[in-house]
Amino acid sequence: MRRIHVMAAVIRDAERRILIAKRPDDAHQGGLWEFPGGKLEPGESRLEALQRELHEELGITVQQARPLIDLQHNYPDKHIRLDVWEVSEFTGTAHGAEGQPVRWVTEHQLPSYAFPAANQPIVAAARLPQRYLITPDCAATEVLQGIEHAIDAGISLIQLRQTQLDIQDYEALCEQVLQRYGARATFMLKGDQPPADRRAGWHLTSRQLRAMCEQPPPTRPLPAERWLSASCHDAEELQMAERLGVDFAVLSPLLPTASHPEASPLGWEQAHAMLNNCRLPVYLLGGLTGDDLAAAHNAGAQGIAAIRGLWNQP
Ligand SMILES: Nc1nc2c([nH]c(=O)n2[C@@H]2O[C@H](COP(=O)(O)OP(=O)(O)OP(=O)(O)O)[C@@H](O)[C@H]2O)c(=O)[nH]1
Ligand SMILES: [Mg+2]
Repeated sequence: MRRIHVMAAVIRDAERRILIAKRPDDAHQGGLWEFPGGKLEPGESRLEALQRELHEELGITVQQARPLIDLQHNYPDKHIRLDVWEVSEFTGTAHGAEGQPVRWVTEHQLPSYAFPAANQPIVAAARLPQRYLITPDCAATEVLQGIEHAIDAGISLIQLRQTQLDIQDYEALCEQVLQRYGARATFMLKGDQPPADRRAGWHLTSRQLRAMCEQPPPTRPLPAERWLSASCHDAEELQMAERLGVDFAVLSPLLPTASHPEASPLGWEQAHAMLNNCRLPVYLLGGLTGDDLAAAHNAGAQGIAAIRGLWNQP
């Protein structure tokens, strides 16, 4: 089968809207929307190919770009590697230079457009932030203060962990947090059941993930419009997460951490190899801080998840 390496871009404007283009009706996956881009040519670097394609297709010059998600997909007629970068700065006015319709859409509108089958994780990656805060075990007032501080500092995805609370106290705290901050951030909650509040997403432990994948076929336990994520510790669990249809995963522990001193860390190289074979946005967790974001992106991750590394940061 033909194998091709495609560079594509999630391009953002100053209001964080994303540019999508419509593929010509007679092209492969014709009539569907796409992230602009095209095939890497022999001798080109990934960034060079991206710059050339976006210049040809949209008439823009890329100033700043970084890897967002890199995945492989088998269509019946070809095998593609979709190597998607986020473009945060460019010059020129983006337009359909090859006559294709283009549109700036919000993250919120993105899921309502029809994309090729390979694009589902890219749409999730485009909607997710690069930092994922997990709350530490501390008193409720401290949790609330810390969340407010984090949101003010630009954090928009938060997992309420609180292993010190029993289920009643945990649910009461979740309710309080959603009431206060539900409009300003996305909250991922834990538990045996999907969170009752439909604004919240559900984060599965690796044990829950394994149990849900035991009886085939695994079925996604939450509707598509709510976020579903899972904790993974190895390649097998990442594969299970894909099969279950989660939106994103957290892979840990990357480095040694105080919260799990007994676990043996994956290290950057092994994590990178695992992400090469994964079709999900994945946050790396374990001993990381905001300073590790570039390394995480280069390893193929969505970004970093952290408790201490993102809590009470200036
Ligand atoms: N650019 C782009 N291609 C995608 C996306 N999703 C997806 O499955 N593809 C597939 O990846 C391949 C990209 O090729 P392309 O048609 O953009 O390549 P190109 O710009 O070099 O075009 P050309 O071959 O006409 O010169 C196609 O098979 C297309 O169906 C996407 O979001 N953006
Ligand atoms: Mg193209």
